[in-house]
Amino acid sequence: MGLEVCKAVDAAPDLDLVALIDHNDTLASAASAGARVLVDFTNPGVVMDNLKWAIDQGIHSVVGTSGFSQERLDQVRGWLVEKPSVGVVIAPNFGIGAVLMMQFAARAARYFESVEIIEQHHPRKLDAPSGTATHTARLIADARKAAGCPPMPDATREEFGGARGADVDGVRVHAVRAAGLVAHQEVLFGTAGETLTIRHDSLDRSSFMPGVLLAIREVVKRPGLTLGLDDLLA
Ligand SMILES: NC(=O)C1=CN([C@@H]2O[C@H](COP(=O)(O)OP(=O)(O)OC[C@H]3O[C@@H](n4cnc5c(N)ncnc54)[C@H](OP(=O)(O)O)[C@@H]3O)[C@@H](O)[C@H]2O)C=CC1
Ligand SMILES: O=C(O)C1=N[C@H](C(=O)O)C[C@H](O)C1
Repeated sequence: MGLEVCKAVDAAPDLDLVALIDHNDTLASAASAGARVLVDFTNPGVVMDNLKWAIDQGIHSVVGTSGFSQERLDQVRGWLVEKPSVGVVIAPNFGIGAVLMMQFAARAARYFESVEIIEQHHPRKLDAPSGTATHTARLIADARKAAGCPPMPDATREEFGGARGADVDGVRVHAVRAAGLVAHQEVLFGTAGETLTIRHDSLDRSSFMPGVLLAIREVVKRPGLTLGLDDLLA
């Protein structure tokens, strides 16, 4: 993703790529190159240190790295209190279709007795379930709670642990990893006599670039924490 973002920024006439940071580089080279925005696609083990450093330097951040729990988001909000002019955009998925898939799923949530999420990714992915699936499950859980939906019907007793997937805020999430896949998600709703499937496929990593470029352009105008692309697309 890092290389794909560098290519996209380099090709954008209104943006300048001033530094590329890999594992062996120090973030200080970004500051000395005059970076205004840091884009982070690394891993959950290092992203918080990167973000804290950028906020302390007064550099805005666009973050795609997964693994942002509520605790982590609250920690970022706390850091931003000290730097009120700095903006941070954290998006579980920069694909415009994926953002719409999540919005549609949240809208459908209250009308169906059952809902499960099946996410599918390339086998080099380090985390499961995906950040997108976790975020979608939370949106669905919030919508069901707001509508007063009862718990989903499910009489299953698992014969093998994990057969019913992970429980994310009461929503079952199934993670598939297979060669040939990029990033895909289905949200399967069911109620009496009907099902609704909402599916999104990222077939190539270029799918994330319009969202990343939008976030880079917008983050400098939006102090504080922006979660997801929804407000940027409104
Ligand atoms: N929000 C979205 O739309 C998307 C989010 N993602 C997320 O982005 C993250 C990265 O995904 P992906 O590119 O596939 O993962 P990769 O593992 O291919 O790339 C991560 C890169 O980060 C580098 N890295 C690790 N630590 C540091 C560090 N301290 N400073 C600088 N670079 C570092 C790694 O270097 P090395 O290999 O040397 O360790 C590696 O090159 C994941 O969390 C993934 O889930 C991915 C796609 C879309
Ligand atoms: O690792 C990936 O590839 C992706 N990660 C993000 C996630 O965890 O949801 C976004 C997209 O699914 C691709």
